[in-house]
Amino acid sequence: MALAGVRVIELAGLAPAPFCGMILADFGARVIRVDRTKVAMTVDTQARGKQSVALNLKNPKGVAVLKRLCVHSDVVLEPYRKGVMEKMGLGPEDLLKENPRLIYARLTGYGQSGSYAKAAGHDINYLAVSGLLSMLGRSSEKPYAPLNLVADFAGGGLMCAFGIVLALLERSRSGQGQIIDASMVEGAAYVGSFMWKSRSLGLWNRPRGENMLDSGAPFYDTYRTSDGKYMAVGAIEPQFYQQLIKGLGLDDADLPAQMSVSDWPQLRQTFTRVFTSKTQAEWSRVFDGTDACVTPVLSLDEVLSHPHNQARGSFFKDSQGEISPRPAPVLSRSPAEPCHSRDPFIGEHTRSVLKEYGFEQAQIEQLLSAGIVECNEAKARL
Ligand SMILES: C[C@H](CCC[C@@H](C)[C@H]1CC[C@H]2[C@@H]3[C@H](O)C[C@@H]4C[C@H](O)CC[C@]4(C)[C@H]3C[C@H](O)[C@]12C)C(=O)SCCNC(=O)CCNC(=O)[C@H](O)C(C)(C)COP(=O)(O)OP(=O)(O)OC[C@H]1O[C@@H](n2cnc3c(N)ncnc32)[C@H](O)[C@@H]1OP(=O)(O)O
Repeated sequence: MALAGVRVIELAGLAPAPFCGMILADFGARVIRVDRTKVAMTVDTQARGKQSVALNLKNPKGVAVLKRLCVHSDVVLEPYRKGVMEKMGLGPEDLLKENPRLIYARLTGYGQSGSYAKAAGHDINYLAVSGLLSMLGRSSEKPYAPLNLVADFAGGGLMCAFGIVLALLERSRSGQGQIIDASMVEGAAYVGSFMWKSRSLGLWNRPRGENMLDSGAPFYDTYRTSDGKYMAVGAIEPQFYQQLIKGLGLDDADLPAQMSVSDWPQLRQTFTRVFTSKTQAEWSRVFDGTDACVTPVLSLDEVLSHPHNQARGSFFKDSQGEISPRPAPVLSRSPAEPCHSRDPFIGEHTRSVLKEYGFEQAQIEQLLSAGIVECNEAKARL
């Protein structure tokens, strides 16, 4: 796999950093998640392929253990508020001094500087400050955050993983590590570069929800079918739009022009009425195999059995029967091989990891009995 041999220490976080760690693990990195002690259950649902060490970082001996793990690793990924790592004596200066090749990735909402740097926040706040939230939502409605996808995952976890891979590539030339300041505000904004750079095309001149790509246009929207499901329509180009009209059984001569914005409400009404005349499966049979750009809106439970996804193996079931997306993109020679086993319990790998990182058996026992580390191997065997 592309990242085989790369060792990552991931400090346990909420959602974006775990996703970043999972991407790295999917593509072959060895990812060790550092959990807190005295915690019964992890909230990390993005733990595929990781190992877990439970370590008390409030104790200087715990800090020393983490330093030692970082000396023998390639990447440390930290998801805390600005200043938390420095307060624990684990700031970039401390760790890079001991391992100048270390890539020190800091994944935060607002970045390491600026007036919001120390503030708490979540996806919706970062999306708001990126400018993008102002553009998301239906006409005459308030801005609407599309799950926590844009800032936490696209602009956060994924962008940070990209930064780590870039830093690893650069290190192969320079031999040096570096610090990555991954701000979810900036990551989200960057993912949204199209919004800024396509304004000159007039794509976003109208109020929120009234533009071509934000559900303003009837040919770029979803429609309810007779069985209460939905179809997605993305027939932008005239030649594809013509196929939409044909599939719907409409006559172009009876309809207003596609790009006549003032007629969009009327056109939407027509499409809405027609779509309710058939089930989703019936509409799929009409449009599959055409270029009308019309597809069923599948639920998370339906994706696995859709013929297209099935043919590509786009989703898979792990050993627990849980369905999830196959890592993307697909590399021809060194594709990702996602782990199919269950996620680790907190502290499941404490002993084995410490041993591998050069701790003597007696040292490990001392750390365990002092409560600086915890091991939950027994639970893992149940
Ligand atoms: C919208 C998303 C978030 C979605 C997450 C939800 C899915 C989950 C959120 C809450 C979960 C529920 C909850 O936990 C209760 C139940 C628990 C149960 O087990 C399961 C069910 C639950 C209902 C559970 C269900 C779900 O999991 C939840 C609903 C996001 O937007 S995520 C993005 C968040 N933002 C960032 O990541 C940006 C960077 N980080 C920050 O800004 C801050 O970390 C943040 C997120 C604001 C949190 O601030 P906080 O004050 O809590 O922490 P920090 O200031 O960062 O400091 C960390 C402190 O922890 C100490 N520490 C760290 N590691 C260790 C260690 N190994 N040992 C000891 N101590 C450690 C560190 O020293 C800091 O201590 P101090 O405060 O003393 O400095």
